[in-house]
Amino acid sequence: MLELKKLTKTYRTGDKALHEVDLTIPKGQVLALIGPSGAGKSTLIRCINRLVPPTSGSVILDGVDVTALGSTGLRKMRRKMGMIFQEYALVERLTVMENVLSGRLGYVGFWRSFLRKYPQSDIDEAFRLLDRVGLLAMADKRADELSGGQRQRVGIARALIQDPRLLLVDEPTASLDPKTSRQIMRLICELCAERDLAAVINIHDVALAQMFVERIVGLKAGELAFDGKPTDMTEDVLTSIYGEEDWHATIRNVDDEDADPVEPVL
Ligand SMILES: Nc1ncnc2c1ncn2[C@@H]1O[C@H](COP(=O)(O)OP(=O)(O)OP(=O)(O)O)[C@@H](O)[C@H]1O
Repeated sequence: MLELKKLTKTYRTGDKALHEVDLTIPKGQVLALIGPSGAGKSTLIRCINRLVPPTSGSVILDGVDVTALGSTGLRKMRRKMGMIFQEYALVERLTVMENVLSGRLGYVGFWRSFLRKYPQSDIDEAFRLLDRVGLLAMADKRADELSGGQRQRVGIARALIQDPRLLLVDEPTASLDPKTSRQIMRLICELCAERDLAAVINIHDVALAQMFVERIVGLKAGELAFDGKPTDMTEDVLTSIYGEEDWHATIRNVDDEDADPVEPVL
């Protein structure tokens, strides 16, 4: 379980990005974080793993206060928080397999990681994960030979090989076409369900969030503005978060048919 207690971040520039955010995310829950540009979504995700140090408040993962950890404790804790990025953050000249295995760097010792000598159990797991995300046939391809959707699948496998307790996902579909975006969101949500893994997904596409997640949290100017089910996301709620607009076409009609079935894009 992840708990945020009065999480606050004011940057040195004086920008108040988060103000006393309280949020509890049970094990296995996938949550989408929405809100206008500058609302504090990326800051919130980065405060959880302390890529951005919070100004005050606390982050508690499975009973451990992440905000109170020293550098060794933080390094260990970060292994338990897999991160998936908008721009994939792959090493372009390395193969798909090497990129996936790099998710184990926090576990193997310095020399092993320097020489990229991973235990056989890690290699076996990487093959299993590549199979699961539909990229087994591409294990030896270089990352720079892949499409955006394929890159994100590598990013997902790299996060999962960490054996995380929590996934932090920052705009996973921002660079993808609508169909690939659905496939990636569906894949992330299916994998979380299979592993009883909680996830916080920062996403601009409200309809996509409604389609796949069980809970949506809206941030506005660093504060919680909405916390509810996808079906509670009405035009009025969107107006309260983003301001006046015609939101009719933006939100998903809950009676719509579900999205197309996914086939891995190879
Ligand atoms: N490194 C930084 N230094 C100073 N201010 C920052 C920094 N990063 C973010 N901010 C400010 O903090 C606020 C929240 O930014 P953040 O990037 O968290 O918002 P966001 O909701 O993720 O926006 P977007 O959807 O555009 O990515 C903004 O006012 C932003 O200008």
